Amino acid sequence: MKNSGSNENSLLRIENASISFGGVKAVRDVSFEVQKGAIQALIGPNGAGKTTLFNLITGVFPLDSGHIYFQGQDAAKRKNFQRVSMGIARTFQNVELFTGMTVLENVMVGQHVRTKTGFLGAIARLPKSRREEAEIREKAMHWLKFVGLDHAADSRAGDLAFGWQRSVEIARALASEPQLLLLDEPAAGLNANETGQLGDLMRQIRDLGVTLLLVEHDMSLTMEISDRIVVLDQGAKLSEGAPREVQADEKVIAAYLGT
Ligand SMILES: Nc1ncnc2c1ncn2[C@@H]1O[C@H](COP(=O)(O)OP(=O)(O)OP(=O)(O)O)[C@@H](O)[C@H]1O
Repeated sequence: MKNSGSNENSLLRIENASISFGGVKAVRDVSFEVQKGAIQALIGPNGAGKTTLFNLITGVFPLDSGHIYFQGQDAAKRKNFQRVSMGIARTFQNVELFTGMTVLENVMVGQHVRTKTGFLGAIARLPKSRREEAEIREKAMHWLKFVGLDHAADSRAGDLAFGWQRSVEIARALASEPQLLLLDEPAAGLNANETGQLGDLMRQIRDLGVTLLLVEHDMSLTMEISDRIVVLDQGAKLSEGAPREVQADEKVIAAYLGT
């Protein structure tokens, strides 16, 4: 069998991924792996292609060329909701909640996203059997408790402070029972205290057996929490390694200082 350099501990494998928007090569020929059980970060200056890579992994955009394997399966052939069923969940840079729904309802939606009809049914609030509804509600409460927000279950999501809205988004992603959780700038807009709590929460999520890939600009959090870091610059992979290796890489220092 062809060995492309991965091992059985590999959860996600990106091979030579590329996508252009008009004339802009947003992601060019990027390859890396995420190992099961890791907390891995994707960093790089503004416009480096980090969110675009998340959008390729989750199926928001199709690849121009390259491959994305999740647990050895060709994920790039699947639609975005099918990738959720495979075990890939995400949060968004700008927090995308249903602001008019309650906190609990937002998390309940997370359990329906494994199927397209379930997701649409949840949004349209189609009736379910009482037992099924009760189970979904109970599980959603479990995840709210996990992120420390069970007391806010009945609040309107849009009324919560921004940091708490992020936690609701994380609870919703966890409710889809992912194996890989992609967090897009989870510390953005959080104060130092909230960022510390976020770090603890990420470790607790990892301890559940969920692998984490995060895009983050907060370097002290990233360096402290990550097992491995991939650095992008202008769409291409610039460096990869343990936090200390990446921090000492002159190419990385030059990209961040703009020299
Ligand atoms: N839907 C799109 N249409 C056109 N251009 C896009 C689109 N999405 C991203 N781009 C371009 O691709 C490049 C990479 O953008 P991307 O948002 O992935 O960078 P990033 O590393 O996430 O940046 P930041 O740290 O500022 O969020 C940028 O030049 C951006 O303008």
